[in-house]
Amino acid sequence: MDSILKIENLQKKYKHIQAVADVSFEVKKGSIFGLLGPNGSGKTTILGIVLNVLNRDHGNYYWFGEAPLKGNRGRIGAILEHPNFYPYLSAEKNLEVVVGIKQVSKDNIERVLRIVELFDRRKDKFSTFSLGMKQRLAIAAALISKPEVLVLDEPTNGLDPQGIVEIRELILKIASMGTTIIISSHLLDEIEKICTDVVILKNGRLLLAGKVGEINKKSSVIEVAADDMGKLYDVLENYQYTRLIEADNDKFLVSFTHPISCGVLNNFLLTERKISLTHLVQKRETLENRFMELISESK
Ligand SMILES: Nc1ncnc2c1ncn2[C@@H]1O[C@H](COP(=O)(O)OP(=O)(O)OP(=O)(O)O)[C@@H](O)[C@H]1O
Repeated sequence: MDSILKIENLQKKYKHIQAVADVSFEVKKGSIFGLLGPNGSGKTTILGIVLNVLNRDHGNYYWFGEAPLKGNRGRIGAILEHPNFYPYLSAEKNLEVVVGIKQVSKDNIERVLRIVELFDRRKDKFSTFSLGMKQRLAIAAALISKPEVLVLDEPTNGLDPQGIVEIRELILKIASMGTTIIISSHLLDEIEKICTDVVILKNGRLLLAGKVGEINKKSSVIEVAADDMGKLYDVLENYQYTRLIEADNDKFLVSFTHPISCGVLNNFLLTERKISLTHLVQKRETLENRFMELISESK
């Protein structure tokens, strides 16, 4: 599959803060690629570097398999910060300004306004738009040069639930039209709902990378209870495949280092440790469990 963006050993320090520490990953054509991490994990810094608004200390990045060139910037649409539009101009007039700057045909204005569903509001002033509409107009502006990849830094920040849904649906629509998407977010739910691929970052370090579906399947969680919960805990704590035990009311939620079936666990507890379980349920581990676990592990 074609490479859209490849990052190799990227590093960036702000004085003594290591904002990005040796991060490598690759975004393939056609993916919706999520950069997930809490505030301050380095997402904006990484996007700033690859969009050439920040300098890197070390490492390399390649767009479309090539070192960054002036010529390939037109193939990338991006919204890094809150976009600057003229409040007293209409949506259409604002996009005319963008068309002039990007030196593309005015014919693109109607196309992008229709994609973001603002065509009917094209004559209205930007200042009268809701935050969600403003964000959709920013996406329209980023799409004006028909980019192959769209980069969005926290696109739903500050939006109400309806605005969030609208942006999410819009991103899926743009992706279905063949545009690769790179999106950063601190909201796991957002990434899980729309992304095909994800990297999880914390303190500038990459904790995990993979396909969202595979991360969801990769490891297993089993809910257990027994009459003697103390003994059960001790045994589980010393079980070689246990990764984490969490107490949940009168049960334990146990995650393992690799998929373990209920039968295997039950057999081990009963025959080898003489513990008879009163409760045994296999849980599907979600990206959320994995995210919370990784974030707490790396503290
Ligand atoms: N201009 C700057 N000067 C000093 N430190 C900075 C600067 N910009 C970012 N940082 C620090 O670098 C680290 C990474 O910040 P960055 O903005 O890249 O993270 P983020 O994941 O995008 O977080 P957020 O969602 O809050 O923007 C943080 O510790 C932040 O405080």
